[in-house]
This record gives sequence, structure tokens and C-alpha cells, in this order.
Amino acid sequence: MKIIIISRPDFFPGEGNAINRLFQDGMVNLHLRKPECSREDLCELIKSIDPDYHSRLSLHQHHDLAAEFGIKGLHFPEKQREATGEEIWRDLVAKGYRLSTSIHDLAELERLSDAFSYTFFGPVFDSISKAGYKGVLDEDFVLAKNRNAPKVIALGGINASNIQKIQGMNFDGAALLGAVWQENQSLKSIESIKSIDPIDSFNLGTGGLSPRQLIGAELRQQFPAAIETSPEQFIAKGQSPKKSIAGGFSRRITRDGRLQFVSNENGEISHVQSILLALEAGCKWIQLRVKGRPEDEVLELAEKAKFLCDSFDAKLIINDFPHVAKSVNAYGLHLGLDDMPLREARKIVGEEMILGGTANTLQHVIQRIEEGADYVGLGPYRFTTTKQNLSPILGLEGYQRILHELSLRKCYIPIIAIGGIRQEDIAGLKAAGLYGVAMSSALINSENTKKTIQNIQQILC
Ligand SMILES: Cc1ncc(COP(=O)(O)OP(=O)(O)O)c(N)n1
Ligand SMILES: Cc1ncsc1CCOP(=O)(O)O
Ligand SMILES: [Mg+2]
Repeated sequence: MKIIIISRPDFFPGEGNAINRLFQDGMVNLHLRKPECSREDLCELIKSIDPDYHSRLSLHQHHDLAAEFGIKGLHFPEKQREATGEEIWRDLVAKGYRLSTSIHDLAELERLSDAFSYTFFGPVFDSISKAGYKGVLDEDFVLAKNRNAPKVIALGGINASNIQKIQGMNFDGAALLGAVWQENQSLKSIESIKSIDPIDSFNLGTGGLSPRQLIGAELRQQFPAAIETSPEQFIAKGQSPKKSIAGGFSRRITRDGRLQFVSNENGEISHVQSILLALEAGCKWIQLRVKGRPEDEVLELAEKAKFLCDSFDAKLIINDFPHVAKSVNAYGLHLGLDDMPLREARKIVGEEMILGGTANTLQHVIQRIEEGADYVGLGPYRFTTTKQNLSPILGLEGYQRILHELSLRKCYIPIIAIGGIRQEDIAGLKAAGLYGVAMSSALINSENTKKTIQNIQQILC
């Protein structure tokens, strides 16, 4: 569940410090909402917020300040949404901004552009900070969600005692205001704020360390536009999507899925930390690959991973565990040749979820297409210690041979190369016709993960 904190509507002394404190304690997103504020006052407040956190801010007013400060979130209050339009929003999304808006009637969700990543809706409960601002939902309300509609973040009167209801009502997240700020213009205690979050996402299982402490001050996330890939872009090396063996064509692999980060843990970094590292560096497809742990532990990690991915507008793929993928409403599930058959998994996870399947040979790729996979993870490219019991190494020649055979057979499916891949391999793999790559150790161990991910995305996306 996504938790967003909204600033007080007025300015107050020490506000920048209070905001820095929240970020240090694990807050992921903060909306700066200061109705009718002057540009100068807002500018001063932003200057007092640590630049490391600027990209996690969303501006409700004075959007022009975003470029100056590297702020990545732009919020369109209802009036501003009505005064602008699709062309402007799409342009901003293409420039890497994440857009949000507010609605006061859920019927508007149907019409809301998917240029918006999420929308606030409220007041769900009687407001804590605004007297007379009454909640509009019945106790037994359940939100009906359309997968393509923006996420819906409940707003109004949310605190530790009712946030569970928000989850039960099927909202994607909660926005907090009165539960965070005191009437006397200071921050409530960090402990009381953290207690609001039902899955302890403020701590993120990081032993209380903030994201910044974990991964270094120089890392800042980017939000490249997630552009749906057109069928034309899928046609590689003369392959025609119309003639795929499966007969169908998947539109659900987005262009930003060309780089999939595979989580890992070692003595220095946990799964959650590795995911945060990749997200902060701008990676948009994250695979949670946990080995040797029971399913209930994987579920716990998956909930944290989902929270993080939602917060960074990234897509979460769960490796090996269909029920976990279903339970956290992941974007995708990846299964190997020795895991549950894809058709069986499809019955568990439903029609919407992306299914990835491993292949090591041409026959496996064809099998995966027949089974209805949305993409294939083909490898290993070279030797790696990340996976035990590796299948035979393919090398670039192996990929070239398999892709050539597929094109002769007019078979098409997005193929993701995996196994020991490094930045310097990307151009060759792309030229060979690979759709994308999945990488773990080379990203975790990079001296500068952000730069490496940017370089890879520049070549692939
Ligand atoms: C993108 C991608 N491709 C292949 C794999 C390997 O999956 P599998 O064969 O099931 O092996 P494990 O990862 O489960 O050890 C993958 N995870 N991701
Ligand atoms: C999961 C998996 N499947 C084949 S190789 C591999 C490991 C990928 O990680 P790395 O990029 O560190 O080799
Ligand atoms: Mg597996």
C-alpha cells in the first residue's frame, strides 16, 4: 500500500527540517500542497529540503519550479486538471514527470486519463485537520478498480485506527495530513506516524536505516516515461507478431521492461535494500527472486517490495511463487522450467498478470510461446554465481542462433537475456534482436548503479 504524506497548507518555521526528518525515517513521497502560496515562499521551503529528496516531492503549485529543483512529481488539483488537457499531461509524462490529481466523485475514475499515475479521492473519513469536512464512504464500501485506471489514494481523516479499513476497501494507498502534523505547526512524534503504516513500510525491513543511509547520498531516482510499446516496436528481425505461434500479441510488456532488475541478498545487502537501490537508480521492472526461504517469508518481502515499487511507479515481478504474486497483486510472475507449469499458474493469478517463462534452448522458447507466456527469460548468457545449477552457457552466438531460428519460423515473443550480463554486453545483445535483459550482480556491485542503469536504458529503451 502506497503511503503519501501531504504538507500542511501553511508555511511554518522549521518545516524543511521536519520534512527532512520524515525522509530520513523512510518516507517515500511528500506532496507540497500550499494553496495560494507565493512562488518565492515555496522556493525557500524547497531550498531547505535536502536535494537528495527533491525527486520524491510532488508540487501542487508552481509546477515551473520542478525543473529547477529536479522535482519529479506534479499534482493537478481538480481545477488545474480541468484547465489543462491530455496533450500537456502526455508531454510531461514523456519528460519523465509522474503526474497525480484529485477527484471528489469516484465516477470520474472512468474518465480519468492514464497519464496520471494516481489520484487522491476523499474525504474518506471525517477530516482530522479540517473541521466540518465529513467522510463520504459507508463502512462496507469496496472500491471497484479497473486495472488501467490510475491508482486511487484515499484521503481524509486517515490515522492508525482506521488505515486497515482503507486496505480492506481496496484502495491503493493512503494520504496522510492531520495524522502527521500537529495543530501547533510541528510534526507529531515519528513513532506515532510510523504506527499508522500497517505493514511497517516506513522501516522497510532495513533495520531502521533510511533509504539514504542505505544506498548513498548521491543516488537519486529518475522517472523515465513508461511508454506502451507498439506492435511495430516489437517486430524485430522480420518477425511478425501476427504470426506468433500463440497467435496473440501481448501489449503488456512496456518499453521500460527492457531492463529487469533481479533482487538478491548477500552479507552487505538485503533483498529490500537491493530493490531500493535499483528503484532509486531509475529501474522500472523489478523481480523479487528469493531462494531458500519459506513462502510466508517471501510473502512478507513481497509486500515490502510491492510498496516500494508502487512508490516509484515501477512494476513488480515475483519469481517462483504464484500465490505470493496473486496475494500482493504483482504485475507479473516468472516461472522456470522446473516450476509450476504456466497454464496452471495462469489459473491462480488470473488473466491480467504478466507471465514470464524461462528457456535455455530454441525448443523451450517455442514451448513457452505455446504455453501463453508474455515474455521469455532466455539464458544463461555467461557463467554467474547468482544462480546455482546453471544450464549450458549460450553466449552471444547461442542467442543469435536461437533468434535466427525463431525468425525462420516466424515466431515472436519478447526475449529477455539473463545470466552474468554486464553493461558492455548490452549493445551486442540488442543488435542480436533481444528485447531486453535481466540483471542482478552487475547492478548491485556497480560503483555507480544509477549511471550503469542510465547507460543501459539509453541503449535499450
Ligand atoms: C527474466 C528471468 N529469466 C529467467 C529466470 C530464471 O528462472 P528459473 O529458471 O525458474 O530459475 P530461478 O530464478 O528460479 O532460480 C529468471 N528468474 N528471470
Ligand atoms: C536467475 C538467473 N537465471 C539464469 S542466470 C540468473 C541469474 C541472473 O543474475 P546475474 O545477473 O547476477 O547473473
Ligand atoms: Mg524458478
